[in-house]
Amino acid sequence: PGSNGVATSEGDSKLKESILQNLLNTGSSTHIEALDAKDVYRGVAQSVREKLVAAFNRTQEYWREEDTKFIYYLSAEFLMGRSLLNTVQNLGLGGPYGEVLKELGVKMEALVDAEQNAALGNGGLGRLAACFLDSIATLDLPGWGYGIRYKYGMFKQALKGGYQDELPDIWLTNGNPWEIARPNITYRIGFYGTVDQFQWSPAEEVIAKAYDNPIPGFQTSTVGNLRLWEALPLHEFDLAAFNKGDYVQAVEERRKAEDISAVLYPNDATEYGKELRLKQQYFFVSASLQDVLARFRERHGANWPLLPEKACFQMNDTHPTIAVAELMRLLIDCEGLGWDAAWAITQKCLAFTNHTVMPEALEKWPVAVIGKLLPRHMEIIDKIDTIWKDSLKEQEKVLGQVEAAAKSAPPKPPKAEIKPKGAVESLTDALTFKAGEPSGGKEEPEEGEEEEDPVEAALAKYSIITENPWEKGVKLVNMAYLAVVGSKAVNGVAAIHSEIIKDTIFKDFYDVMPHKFQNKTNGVTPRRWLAWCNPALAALITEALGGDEWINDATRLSGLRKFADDKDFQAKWRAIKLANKERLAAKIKERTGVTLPTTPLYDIQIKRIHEYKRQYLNLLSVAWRYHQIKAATPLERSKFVPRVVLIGGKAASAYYMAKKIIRLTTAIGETVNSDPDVSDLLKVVFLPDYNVDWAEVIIPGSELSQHISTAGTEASGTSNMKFAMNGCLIIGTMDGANIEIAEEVGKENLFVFGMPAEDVQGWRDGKRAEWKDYDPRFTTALNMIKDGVFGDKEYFQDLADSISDMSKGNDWFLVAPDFTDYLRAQAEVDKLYLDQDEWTRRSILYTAGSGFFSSDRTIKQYADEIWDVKPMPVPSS
Ligand SMILES: CCc1ccc([C@H](C)CC(=O)N[C@@H]2O[C@H](CO)[C@@H](O)[C@H](O)[C@H]2O)cc1
Repeated sequence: PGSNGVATSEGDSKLKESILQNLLNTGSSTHIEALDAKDVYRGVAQSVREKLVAAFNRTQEYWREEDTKFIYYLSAEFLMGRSLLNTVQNLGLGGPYGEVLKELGVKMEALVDAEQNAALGNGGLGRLAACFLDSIATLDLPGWGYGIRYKYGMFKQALKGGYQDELPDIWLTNGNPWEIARPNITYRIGFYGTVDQFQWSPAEEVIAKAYDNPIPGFQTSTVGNLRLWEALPLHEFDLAAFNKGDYVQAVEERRKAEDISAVLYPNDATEYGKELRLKQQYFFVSASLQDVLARFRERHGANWPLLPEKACFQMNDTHPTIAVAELMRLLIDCEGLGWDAAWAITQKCLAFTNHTVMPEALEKWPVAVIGKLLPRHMEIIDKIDTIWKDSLKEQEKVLGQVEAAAKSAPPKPPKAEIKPKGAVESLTDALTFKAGEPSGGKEEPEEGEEEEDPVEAALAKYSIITENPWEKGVKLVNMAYLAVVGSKAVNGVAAIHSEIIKDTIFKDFYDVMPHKFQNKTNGVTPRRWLAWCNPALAALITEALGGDEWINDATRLSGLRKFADDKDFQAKWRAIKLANKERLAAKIKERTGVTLPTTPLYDIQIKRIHEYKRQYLNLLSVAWRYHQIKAATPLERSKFVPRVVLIGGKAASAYYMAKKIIRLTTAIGETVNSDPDVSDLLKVVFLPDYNVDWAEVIIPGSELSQHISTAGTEASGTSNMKFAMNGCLIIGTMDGANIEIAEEVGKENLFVFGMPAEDVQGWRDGKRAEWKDYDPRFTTALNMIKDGVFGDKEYFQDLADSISDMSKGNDWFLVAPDFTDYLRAQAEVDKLYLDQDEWTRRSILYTAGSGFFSSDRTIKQYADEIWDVKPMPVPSS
């Protein structure tokens, strides 16, 4: 049997039989050689699915019987990527399937490439959720993911004339063999309408239909679940309207309903504030909570106080935090609980993870928008806010502040009785005061302007409902504050980030509820991100460590330290890296047409394009390197360390500057790659349509990866962990998880540069204004862009201006001040690359020190310190 109890004793012949049977069922021919890759993929996937679903049903049944506590991971994004290879390997069937497919003359690589990516996410947050599901299952933790089954995932990125072009991600056309439709699991989701006596009557309703996606663990028979919701109309088709010839109306309800789960919002750090986005968030949250409460009620009736013992919900950033109000509504309006009982249960059931401190990424929904779409929830949020602020008044700490505020408020002249207009009580009054006019001048508020109550003023900073600083009188619901107040635990995703949120965005909340705040440093699954995407390196590691236990216990990777100086091992290690570079170069040739040599240093920056991630800093150093090569004599040129610079990542479709960064990268590439003076000393390529399966080829073939965000802006980063696991060295700032990678791998082994986070604020608050000490190399590089060395000078003008002249408020992410130290670090990279033994030694130490960054460690911490969920391995039958 495979390592997880999935029977293969039937031996390869029966496996061969089942594959052939499925090929015939799905394919369009009885002769395998006549089938195209898609047919073969579907056939093989079907045969794998059979085994997966069998194990899935066994697991879910067992957990239902055991009535165990579950963790439910609520996320608007799950960036799953492709499933065939991961599923076959996690089920321990890699060997048998490899054998049989070889026999059938099918190349696994071609098969894998025939699968569509499930790109139901933007970037870090969505991929983290996917890694977490793999670890939850592998650790035998009863847990489900809950999300949205977007019809169109993350847009496909094409390069048109060097510019980003977005194409719809039509991923479901050939069906999805990895999902199980659940037509019998549906819930009604209401929108709009009115509330009368706390009773909500929605004006519109849609149906949420479930699709289960089994999640196989590795070396266990546990198969977890990802339940995704599709939106469908309550009424399929309005025949009456059709018969009246109103064809649009006939399908109007259908269109409106399907819009809800139609497409993923492609912005990954800037809220859009579109009502449809809030509809999406409420849609999947309500369906998920109704689903869990229905299963609980079925088992425990109305024993709701028991719910926190049976269910914990982790809210993946603010996108699902309407759950705080929805759980209250379901418990109070549908299950008849009182407010306090419902609130106690809600707070015990919910937990919240923050993934960014970028102000523009923190969702604040206008009260008017929530009030219209979800009137009952707005009532509940209002009451939560009031009770929360009232509770603060009892708090010592706050009381002190309130008193201080009251004391510091300017002394009030004795309160002149404001006589309502025309109400003259005594002649004298009439005489002395013009009706309504107080004495002593303006203290009194203008007509209609509320007197600011010092208590309220002191409590304002704790308020969930806040004033829109940009639009007077417009009230906003701060979703992060709602999550913090409504949760039992709040965590950041890396040590520095968890400190920053306590000192900044959640400072006041941390002051009064320090017990809630935790850190959970991110992790990535070593199955997909090392064992399966880098099989040659995995085999060498298994050989060196005497077994593959490291795949489920990544701390064992530290056993590689003793091989770091071993020349034979280094040679094997380097040979594998070279083979992976050749595989990467071949894929780049296939996808971009650019032919790359494989001897130069492969320098990679792959992540969403964002000004805080500073792809711009990378490009400026490339421009300077190009300038140096051009200015060098042939002799000097021979001393240059050849480098291939690869940059990849999508820009949110409305993110103007990010799109210019992409065009600058392609423009620099066009100039440098076609310049005979440079030839192979420098190549610059933008990798189009960066996504999960691209990363699985790029990361094993990388030697240097860049994580160069302005310190204090990248919450954690997770690609840094994947690169470290695959022995790729890091140039980076002391930001996010780079800091912990330096602790685990040895800071001396990273190329660290740049100002620390604590200095950034200083720059922001003052230094920026008068700083003129630009590095002349920076100015040269910037002028190359301004002067059109890379063409399109008009187009790049505002991009160049955005980091020029800091005293004008430009360069918010401090590209110029960090430039000198960045070039220093890059020079160290060139120098070290000449010493391949030392480079390889460090590369081995990266992998050896990457065990801490397994998502298994992260999930164990969540399970023990927040969820209180215990492993429930399914007894082997
Ligand atoms: C409202 C639009 C929106 C969409 C997505 C987001 C995400 C929070 C952005 C994101 O993906 N953050 C990344 O999360 C990773 C996983 O924790 C971290 O490693 C990254 O540092 C962080 O940028 C914010 C705002």
